[in-house]
Amino acid sequence: MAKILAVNAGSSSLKFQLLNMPEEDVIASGLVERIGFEDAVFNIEFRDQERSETVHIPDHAVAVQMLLEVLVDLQIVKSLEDIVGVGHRVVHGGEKFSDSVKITDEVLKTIEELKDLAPLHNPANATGIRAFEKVLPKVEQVAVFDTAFHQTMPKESYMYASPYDWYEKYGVRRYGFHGTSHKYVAERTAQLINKSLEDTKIITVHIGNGGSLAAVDGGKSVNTSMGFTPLAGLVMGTRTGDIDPSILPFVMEKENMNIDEAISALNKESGLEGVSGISSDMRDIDKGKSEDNERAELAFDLFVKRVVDYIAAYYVELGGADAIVFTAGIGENDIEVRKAVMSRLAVLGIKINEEANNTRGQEIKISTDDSKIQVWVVPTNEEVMIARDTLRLIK
Ligand SMILES: Nc1ncnc2c1ncn2[C@@H]1O[C@H](COP(=O)(O)OP(=O)(O)O)[C@@H](O)[C@H]1O
Ligand SMILES: CC(=O)OP(=O)(O)O
Ligand SMILES: [Mg+2]
Repeated sequence: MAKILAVNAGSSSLKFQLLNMPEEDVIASGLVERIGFEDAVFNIEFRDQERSETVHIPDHAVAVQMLLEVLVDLQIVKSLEDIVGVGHRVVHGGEKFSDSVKITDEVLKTIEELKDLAPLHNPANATGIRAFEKVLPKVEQVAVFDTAFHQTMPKESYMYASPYDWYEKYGVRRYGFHGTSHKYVAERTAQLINKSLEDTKIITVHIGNGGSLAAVDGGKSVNTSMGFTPLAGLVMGTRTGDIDPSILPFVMEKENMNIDEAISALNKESGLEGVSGISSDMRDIDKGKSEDNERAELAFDLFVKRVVDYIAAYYVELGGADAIVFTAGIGENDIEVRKAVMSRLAVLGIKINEEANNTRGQEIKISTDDSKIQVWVVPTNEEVMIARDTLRLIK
């Protein structure tokens, strides 16, 4: 039995699970959310205890520090040395990594070099890795890349129609992200609908602070909505998703901005936050909407429309779908978003089961029995996937 810690740093959150492997028994699990907010929440569950604290957590380094302290404080581990492996989600693996790898100085350097391609993520991932290296210099660490699952995409999905030598010289192509999550929920959904993964067409809708869809054919990703970086595709918490690139030089000139400022605006000041002027968090958007705030309503509608557009595109691309599955923070919890998406898909013969949809955070079918496509909510579990790969690689 080996104790493995799986660390999943998202753009606004840090999730973790300490597991006994290979049994996959969860010893402790938790979530730090709203990182960067004054009222960030640190939550940990251990045996029957739950501890939750609302504090200012400025960045991921502080979140990691709190985690390490709490593991010892609550005597979850006798000493941090009980942990034999730490697996980290790393968002961008570029063209260098198509599978998980053991972390060496060289690997860490590459992860840091890829920060330009994932500015909200790779720095946070590298911070986590370094923090553990400092406290536990002997423990083996593994990187599990968001990009790996999407390596099966055909060229027509991953190529852009830009000059071909941009691809050859610089690897300019679609990579896609959230792969560990898309893979987990696709596999789980195939089990839930009693079909073998090989014969199943599934559209996975991962909507959290960042969001992406994947078209999964026979267990393989054939298309996904994020691109060269996690900025593309859906409307997200603070990201624009797809826009016309000509907007950039136009606004840069008007606002006297440089390119870093402009890209930062697209990554950090746009999406739900930019449109609503209220917040990047869908819970706050829902609240604004219930108070008839017009910009909250607009942010919500733009968000929903983009999800619907991609589902429709992937339905056609896959030649039909056995299931559509919602996951991640919004997908697992937001009743209004799921309802709005599904009602706009009525044309595909999708019918919502309102009672089933009126739930949060559980595996459940939310379409009626006579719906033409099954629609499910499946909470993602990137952590167990990270722990499996960590065990495989440190053995
Ligand atoms: N109860 C809830 N109702 C609606 N939306 C929620 C709820 N809980 C979380 N969310 C949404 O999920 C987002 C976080 O999703 P998550 O998948 O944890 O993010 P990350 O991209 O950081 O991994 C929040 O920003 C918020 O928009
Ligand atoms: C890739 C990405 O956007 O991740 P997250 O949703 O965790 O921010
Ligand atoms: Mg996430």
